[in-house]
Amino acid sequence: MEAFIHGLPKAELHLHIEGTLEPELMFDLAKRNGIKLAYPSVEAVRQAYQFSNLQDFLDIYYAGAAVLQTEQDFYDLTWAYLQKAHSQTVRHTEIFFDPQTHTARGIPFSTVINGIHRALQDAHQQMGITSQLILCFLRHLSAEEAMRTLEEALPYNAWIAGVGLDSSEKGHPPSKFVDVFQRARQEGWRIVAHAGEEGPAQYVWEALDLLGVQRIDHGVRSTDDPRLIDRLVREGVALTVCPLSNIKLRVFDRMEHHNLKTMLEQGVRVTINSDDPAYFGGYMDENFTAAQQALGLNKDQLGQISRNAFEASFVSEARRKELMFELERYLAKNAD
Ligand SMILES: Nc1ncnc2[nH]cnc12
Ligand SMILES: [Zn+2]
Repeated sequence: MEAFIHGLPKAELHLHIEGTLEPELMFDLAKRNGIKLAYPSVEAVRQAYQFSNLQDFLDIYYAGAAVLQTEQDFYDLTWAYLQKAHSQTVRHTEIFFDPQTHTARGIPFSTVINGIHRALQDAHQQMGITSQLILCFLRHLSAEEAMRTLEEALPYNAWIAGVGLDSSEKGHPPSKFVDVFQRARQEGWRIVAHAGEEGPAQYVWEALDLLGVQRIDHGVRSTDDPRLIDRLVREGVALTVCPLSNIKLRVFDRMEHHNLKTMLEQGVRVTINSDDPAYFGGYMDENFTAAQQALGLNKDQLGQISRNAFEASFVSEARRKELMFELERYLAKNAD
């Protein structure tokens, strides 16, 4: 099954580029930029990655991002992720970036996006992997700050497919950002939001009704509300589920108790993604494998998860056709 998962053509729809910062690269960049880290070694950094909830993780994640200073740093970070994704048969990836994490430290928006964009272009040329960029607003900051970030992003409209909402969920409902997302829709951007990760099913309703999202990031708390599940199924709303993240951040106590398979069997468009792979113990293959082994997913279900991701992605129709063709051929060839 691991070989089947490895070769399965995949799309990743929930990946924070800052969450791909491996401790080794963190040390390299710290050295390059003359920054002193709070940890003596790579092993000590890895040891520190024990979290009891989302906020625990976010505190360490924002601190780690401080080593990212120059356009080349953002390039190197993105390039390393794309190589890893390519090595795991990820054909298309939609990458979140958190500009406010960097602009708040005095790093210009242009430095961040130029580095990321150049790596995406090079990876397309050299590896054939396609990608989209999604700008996320930090929900623990104000709606005014989000609006200022949106305005800073306007000159880069052509490089940005959509906007999302991430960071500390509890106490920061989607309703806080109605105006920002209305503006983003007017600008023609696609809309996604983290909802129902730690926060209640109510936040998923708000993301749908008030922000107009096209996908929900995480959304695992939706099963608390059967009416919400009915709606997700009826409207074909995709959930970008991140199994290893949910275990590391204790959303579920163990993988065997994850609701991914239940939702899949209810007809929800579930996808599997890695969220912050450098912090949560693995990239796409590791997430698929952990979920498959704990929940007993069969090849049809794994194939359906990949199909869901291609269908829910923001690729051009021509590229989607290509991806679907490759996927269906792989599934036909590798059936039992
Ligand atoms: N899993 C997650 N939830 C909310 N914000 C995040 N930022 C990075 N990873 C996140
Ligand atoms: Zn996330």
